[in-house]
Amino acid sequence: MFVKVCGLSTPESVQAAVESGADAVGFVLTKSPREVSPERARVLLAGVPAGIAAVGVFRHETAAAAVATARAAGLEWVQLHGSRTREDVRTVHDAGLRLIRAVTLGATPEEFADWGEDLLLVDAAVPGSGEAWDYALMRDKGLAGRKWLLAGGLSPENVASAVEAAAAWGVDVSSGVESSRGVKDLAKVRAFVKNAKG
Ligand SMILES: O=C(O)c1ccccc1N[C@@H]1O[C@H](COP(=O)(O)O)[C@@H](O)[C@H]1O
Repeated sequence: MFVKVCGLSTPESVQAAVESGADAVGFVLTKSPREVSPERARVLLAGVPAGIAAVGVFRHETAAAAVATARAAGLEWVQLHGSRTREDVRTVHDAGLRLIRAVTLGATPEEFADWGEDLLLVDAAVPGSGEAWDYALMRDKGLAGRKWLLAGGLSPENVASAVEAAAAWGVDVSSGVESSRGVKDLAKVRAFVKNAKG
């Protein structure tokens, strides 16, 4: 089970995610209560060992702008939310970066198709909102055999049942491991990774 912990903004939360066994950590580089600057992301990146994906998260930015910001932060992964095209995938890959492409449950069959992204992410309608949804609906989306992450309203309490309901390849979390909006709870981070991998 691939586990990404997103919205990290302190060295302590990065350490908790890494030591718990997370496969990826996310730094939000777009408007959000979790937003960090590229300079701050670069500082946090110092606590991420090789082999763990460090991801810059974007929503309304163009792919080219996201690539430029990710590079400024020293990140090798970009996560793009919002309405996207196959050209965006090429833009990220041509820059030598890897891509998590985010869609929602209501995406079209074309948007669910494999555009060559490194990972697909299926999230709630509003990313980072903590809003849970009916994860079992993913069973009809034809993603068996694809590398894809389930997100939206996950928590240490529901992650195991959500993974089973959706037959998810991996998971991504932010709100469900916080004590208040934008503030990570280190015990919840550890419990989430443990329960997801267990
Ligand atoms: O976390 C944010 O603030 C955020 C902002 C803009 C785009 C994506 C964002 N996070 C992504 O949203 C989900 C987490 O959702 P939840 O809070 O656990 O319900 C995850 O994919 C994050 O990478």
